[in-house]
Amino acid sequence: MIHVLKNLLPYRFHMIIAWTLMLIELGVELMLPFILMRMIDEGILVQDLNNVVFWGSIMIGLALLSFAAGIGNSFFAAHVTFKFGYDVRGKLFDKVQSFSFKNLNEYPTSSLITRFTNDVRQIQNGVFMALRIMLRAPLLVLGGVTMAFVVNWRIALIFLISVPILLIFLTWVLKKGSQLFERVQARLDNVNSVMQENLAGIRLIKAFLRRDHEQNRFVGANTGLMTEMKKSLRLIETSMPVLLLVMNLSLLFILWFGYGEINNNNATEGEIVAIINYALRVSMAISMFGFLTMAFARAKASGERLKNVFTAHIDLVEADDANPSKRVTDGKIEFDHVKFSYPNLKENVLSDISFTARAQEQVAIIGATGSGKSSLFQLIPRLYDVTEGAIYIDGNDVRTLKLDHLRKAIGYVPQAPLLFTGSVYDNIAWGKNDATEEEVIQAAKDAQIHHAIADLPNGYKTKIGQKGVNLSGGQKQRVSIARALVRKPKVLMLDGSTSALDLKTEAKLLDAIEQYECTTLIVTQKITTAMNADRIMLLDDGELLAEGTHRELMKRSDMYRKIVESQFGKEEIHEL
Ligand SMILES: Nc1ncnc2c1ncn2[C@@H]1O[C@H](COP(=O)(O)OP(=O)(O)OP(=O)(O)O)[C@@H](O)[C@H]1O
Repeated sequence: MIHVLKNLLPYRFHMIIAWTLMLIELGVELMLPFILMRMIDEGILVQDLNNVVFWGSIMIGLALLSFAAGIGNSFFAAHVTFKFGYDVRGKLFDKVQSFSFKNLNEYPTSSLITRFTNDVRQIQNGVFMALRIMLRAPLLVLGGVTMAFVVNWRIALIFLISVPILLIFLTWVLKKGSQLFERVQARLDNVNSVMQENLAGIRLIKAFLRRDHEQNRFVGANTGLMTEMKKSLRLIETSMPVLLLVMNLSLLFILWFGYGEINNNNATEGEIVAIINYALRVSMAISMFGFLTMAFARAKASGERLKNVFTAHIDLVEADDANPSKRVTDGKIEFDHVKFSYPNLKENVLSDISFTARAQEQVAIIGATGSGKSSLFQLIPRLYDVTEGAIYIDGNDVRTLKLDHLRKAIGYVPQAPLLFTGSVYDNIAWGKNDATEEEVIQAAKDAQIHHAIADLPNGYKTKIGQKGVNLSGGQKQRVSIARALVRKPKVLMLDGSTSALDLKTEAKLLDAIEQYECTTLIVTQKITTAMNADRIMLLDDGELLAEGTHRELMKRSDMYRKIVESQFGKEEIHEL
């Protein structure tokens, strides 16, 4: 929590002004019953109209001052709250941008979205309350009790019993409440995650007639949220009558004991009215506690969740001694006895992989699904680090390069192409900060997508939805390839990115890529693609079974021959 609240430091002067105004408002509020007492005892009871007018005017003046201070306090409190929320969201965004893939696995997207929106809002509420009411309420209790003692200490003794009982009770409610609200936030994550999956897959859900199933899933998550919300609200609701019971008993005592004190000339009517007034204000402040407790408990639970993100350990960082003069120049890649396991897995998904891809070579990687092809790719731009062994690019261990330099030299086209909201042009230009129009069009031509783009209603300016809904799978793949090509990479990695392309288009694409003079790694299931590469690597269950040209593998590898047979048939093999 403290970690998050540190973001209030730049606004400390605004906060001091807000609190000062709040203190003025509070001071006036505490003075009013006292002045009322003087007006009753010195004006009304002795029928002195001058005194009634005098004290009455002071009361009106103070009420106006309190009104102005209240408005000023709200203004500064709102200013600090919005600025604070803006800063926290900005810092969260920065932190999440620096997350490694391991961190991202720990925090699902839905949970991060809840933290960015709901959790930040809860803390903002807490801050607003702290500036507006949270301090005012306890100070009103303290000030009210003190003033009651000033007015008549014998009657005010009742506060010494009722107020500690209430405070102990409220501390318990706060502790219990923050545990309950932590559970509420977790359930909210759950609802968000079901919603997110549902919206992303709504077409699939309709096609598979899984609406009822999804509805049940949502009802399950929603019911979970409602149950936890009910529990936490019930706690707050049951705490209110307890607070009011104690305060009402105190009022009864004041009236009963006060009556005796007036008869014994130990108190005046004005004093009793003033103490009742203080008791009412104190009880109002304490009843506000229930509401405040809820807001504070929620803010505390949200603060913990934000702190977890802020303090998350980023395991994949640039080495302190990363050498800025080391650059990727030719794109030669060497895997040296690389082993790799995902952080949440015990077994290696890549075991003892060693190979060299020479600069400007086209290397095809084939293997069954789950054999580790994508995992191998992710190690090159350091989306994950190797568990054992090392990867060298142009002779430099990738861990010794500056991350920017390493990734700038790589064009990575992931298995599932992701396009952003915006135009086709923007999506290609996204690959390079300062891409010129000429470069974008050239990349599109090389990716064999230029003509398809030209046929779109607005050509390159055509807007595509969040995930490129108005482009076909193959078109999306080629836009993603153009995005990688516009970088003019030294290493190009195509993870099954040509799967939707027909043989002719794919051959043209690979020819065009040769002009880029980059080392190209292509994950493919198609033997025709692999055959045209300079070299083929055959992966099986995380092991590099064989490598060589098509002819070499046909002679050397039974498994390769089986794959070829499965795609061409035994007769055709001899013609290849
Ligand atoms: N983020 C992850 N966390 C844990 N395990 C993973 C993760 N991603 C992949 N795996 C596991 O690693 C193994 C290799 O997966 P990988 O995606 O590299 O295979 P692949 O050869 O690219 O498969 P495909 O051809 O189906 O894309 C699989 O057993 C998979 O379950």
